[in-house]
Amino acid sequence: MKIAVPKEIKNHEYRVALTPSGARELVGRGHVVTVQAGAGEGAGFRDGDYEAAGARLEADVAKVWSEAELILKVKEPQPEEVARLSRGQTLFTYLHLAAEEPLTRGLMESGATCIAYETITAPQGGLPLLAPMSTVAGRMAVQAGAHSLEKAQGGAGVLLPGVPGVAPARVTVIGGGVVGENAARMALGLGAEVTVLDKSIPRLEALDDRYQGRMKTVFSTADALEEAVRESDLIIGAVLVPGAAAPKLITRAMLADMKPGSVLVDVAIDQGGCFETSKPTTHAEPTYVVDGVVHYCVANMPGAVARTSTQALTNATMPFVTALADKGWKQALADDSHFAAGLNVHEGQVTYQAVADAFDLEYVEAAKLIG
Ligand SMILES: NC(=O)C1=CN([C@@H]2O[C@H](COP(=O)(O)OP(=O)(O)OC[C@H]3O[C@@H](n4cnc5c(N)ncnc54)[C@H](O)[C@@H]3O)[C@@H](O)[C@H]2O)C=CC1
Ligand SMILES: CC(=O)C(=O)O
Ligand SMILES: [Mg+2]
Repeated sequence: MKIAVPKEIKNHEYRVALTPSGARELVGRGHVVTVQAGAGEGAGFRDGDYEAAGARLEADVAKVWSEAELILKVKEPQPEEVARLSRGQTLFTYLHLAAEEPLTRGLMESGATCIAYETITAPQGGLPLLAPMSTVAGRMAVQAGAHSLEKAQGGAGVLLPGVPGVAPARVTVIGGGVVGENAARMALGLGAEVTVLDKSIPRLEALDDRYQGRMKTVFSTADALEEAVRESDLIIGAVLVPGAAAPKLITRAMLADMKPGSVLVDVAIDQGGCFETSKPTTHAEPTYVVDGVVHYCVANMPGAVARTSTQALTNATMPFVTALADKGWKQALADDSHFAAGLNVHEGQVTYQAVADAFDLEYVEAAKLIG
């Protein structure tokens, strides 16, 4: 199969969808791998590393896209990338469609087969291709929050661990999944006072068991959210309803109850965000202030630690990439219902229920197309 790896073009996105060792494996299986010149640079992989692995290098981005059967990316395609896609091609990347109607419609119009990393499931539960980046983003959320609490960033001037004689900051994490647990763990490590809110009792039980009471676990209700808003110095939004737009859990009116200079980090921004006042930001300009509250809403947080993130992401994606390349999308998905859960759009049809619901589009079951 002809496989292409374009250079990512989103703001400050330095990850790449395939490492040289991944390229070596695909080439070894008889596939033709074309890497856009410079695609791996931001993650510390040189063009020569890909060449040594047997990949072809191509400087012309138009050719990278047009000659491919399978396109491997990291971030959801940007408008100029959507325009390059065509019928018969398979795109494998993060899509987060429920957060973006124009992208959904653009992919439908392209006619391409679009498989999202973030909706693929696993037999043991969870989202195996979202988890590695959620781990990174959860860990980064505390760094971002701590930095945003500094005065120069518009924050209240609070140090997360406090100092002897001065109480530590209060950190609330909403959503105790992969992002939430990793954020809570980092905040604990820095000495903050940590509370995790979730609607899943099993998740709260797991956290309580694992951290032995060192973080508070609270069932997420309107009351609990109001208390979090009043008491917290830093709130991290980490909820997910798979494939769907995030619920808005903190409204603009609630910001009035927050301490001036407190911070909201909305990691769930890639699914539209879980705070009403969230809007996507970039690593170039990560924060803005609404009603005295600092908002950090970067939708590609792991891109900033591209070396770590690329390795973690490709460790998880490679078995799926190999199946797509060896068997073609239809057979690969037919052989694995968890992989089939990744199919979001095929030849103009939306095959993921939550995406169809978000934009009132017709839903077609993936199983019908796979046969
Ligand atoms: N901004 C970025 O760069 C990145 C963002 N993400 C995003 O972070 C979000 C969280 O991802 P994961 O932790 O992997 O998901 P997860 O599925 O592991 O955890 C989500 C948790 O939210 C809980 N939840 C759902 N609705 C809730 C509600 N109304 N109140 C309280 N808890 C609720 C669920 O019970 C679950 O425990 C996703 O939107 C994901 O795409 C992930 C990686 C990078
Ligand atoms: C999950 C995602 O969208 C990211 O890592 O950028
Ligand atoms: Mg994202």
